[in-house]
Amino acid sequence: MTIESKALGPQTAAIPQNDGLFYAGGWHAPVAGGYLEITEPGSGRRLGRAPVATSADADLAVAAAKKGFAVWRDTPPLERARVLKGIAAKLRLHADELALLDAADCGNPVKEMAADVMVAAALFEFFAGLVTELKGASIPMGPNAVNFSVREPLGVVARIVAFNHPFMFAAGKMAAPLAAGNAIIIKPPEQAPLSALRLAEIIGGMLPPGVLSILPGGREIGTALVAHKDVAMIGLVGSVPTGRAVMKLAAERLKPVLLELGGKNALIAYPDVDPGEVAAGIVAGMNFTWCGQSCGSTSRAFVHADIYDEVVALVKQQCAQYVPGLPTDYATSMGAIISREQHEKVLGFIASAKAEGATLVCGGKVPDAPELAGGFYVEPTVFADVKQNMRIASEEIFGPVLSILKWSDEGSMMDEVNGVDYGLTCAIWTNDLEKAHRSAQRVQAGFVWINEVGKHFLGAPFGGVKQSGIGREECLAELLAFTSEKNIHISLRRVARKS
Ligand SMILES: NC(=O)c1ccc[n+]([C@@H]2O[C@H](COP(=O)([O-])OP(=O)(O)OC[C@H]3O[C@@H](n4cnc5c(N)ncnc54)[C@H](O)[C@@H]3O)[C@@H](O)[C@H]2O)c1
Ligand SMILES: O=S(=O)(O)c1ccc(CO)cc1
Repeated sequence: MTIESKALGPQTAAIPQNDGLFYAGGWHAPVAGGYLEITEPGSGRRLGRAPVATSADADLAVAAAKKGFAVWRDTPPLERARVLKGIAAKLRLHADELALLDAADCGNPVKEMAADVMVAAALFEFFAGLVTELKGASIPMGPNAVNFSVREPLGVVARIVAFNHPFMFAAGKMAAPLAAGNAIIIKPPEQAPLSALRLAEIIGGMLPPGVLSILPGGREIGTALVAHKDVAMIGLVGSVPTGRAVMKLAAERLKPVLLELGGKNALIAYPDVDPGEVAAGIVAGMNFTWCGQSCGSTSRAFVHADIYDEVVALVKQQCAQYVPGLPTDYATSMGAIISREQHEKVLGFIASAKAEGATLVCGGKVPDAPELAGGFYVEPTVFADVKQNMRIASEEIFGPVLSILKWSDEGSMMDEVNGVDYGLTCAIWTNDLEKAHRSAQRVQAGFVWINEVGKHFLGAPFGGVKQSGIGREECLAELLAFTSEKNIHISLRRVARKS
């Protein structure tokens, strides 16, 4: 089956030829899980099918991965780096088809998904460039001994990823573990697994057999990997409840976890900023193009009373640039929500905000364009006069719904900003360096922008505090997290046989 893109360019993408599981360097039918029908969020129609891995498949894949690991761990780091750079180049070559497949499968606009492929390629290049940093230290011992530490890969590791950037996560999250010398098992999101299968078709042959496994499926294969005695570490991109479940199960084997979880992030606007600039920042920070489905979305905007009315009016104007459209169309500025279930959840939040007395500024409806019928679309939605005790102000919606809250006392505002369980990102807008610095120190978040929003910077540690996660990614710490340090002490005294 072929997916065609409407407008701009002749791109087509193919549903992966192989609908099996990828491990041991080849394709295998699932032992017991069968196949899952995949729905296209943009149309609500069937897109294809994907295999469902279960614990029996995990056993087979992990056994093969252990063999692959024995080869990969002994491959010189710069040779591993050469392979990873080759993978990056291959991804760039296939960017258009991968983007189109992802757009059809997850509902995000194809233009954005092309950028995601480039981010994944950049992650491969970034971690390839860091392999010589997998080094230890030597500890002074005097003339009769040498003491040093080395960093070793952990073994077979698994990364379980979320649906909002299916390809970027499936591909990009394997770069650090592979650079460190581990064998990697990727568990793609059950809602959008096709680009991960296509990825295995494209790069599977570039790594020694067993080093890469792709095991689609749902919670069952996720828990099987977490529980598996020969899986040394778990990285998860997902929700807080899943993070808790993963950490609990991993604790039974004292297995390290790297958790990138949800957010209910704040944007703080001080009264000294230009209302137009801050309104543009508020709208950009919502990631409406992905229907707000981003852990980093600043979905709570705290706007000072002095500029509040003007900013709300400008936010409404700015939202007009996001019009829900077919995800596979290169002209589309805003895509579809991942699933019928998530669509209903988002509409439920909109209903609760109205019932609790928030003021609807724009959106709030399912668009009525005939070509979108059947898909899971919601207009960019903004509520003003939101109060801290409303559901939309404290729960992660993971949808295109922005809350605007008014503040006048900085201390009370900061209490509200920090009054949620999450702590992923925060954006602060002011021209006053002292205020910016003070708020950046006080805010409980792992990643703070000042007069900026939404952007990630390779090398800058990304991750959360509180319930938003454990560990840092997109930086050297991510690479080192997939290693353990071994100390070696060499006594220089002679132990030769006295003959
Ligand atoms: N911090 C980040 O970098 C980041 C990035 C993207 C998304 N997210 C978060 O992800 C969530 C949305 O994604 P989602 O709905 O796919 O999340 P989810 O937690 O439902 O699923 C994430 C992944 O975990 C798997 N899974 C589910 N239950 C599991 C279990 N008990 N054991 C092992 N694996 C299990 C799923 O199959 C999926 O592959 C949001 O909360 C969002 O904020 C975080
Ligand atoms: O999950 S998101 O916050 O949307 C996200 C966006 C970009 C990147 C990498 O640049 C990672 C996560």
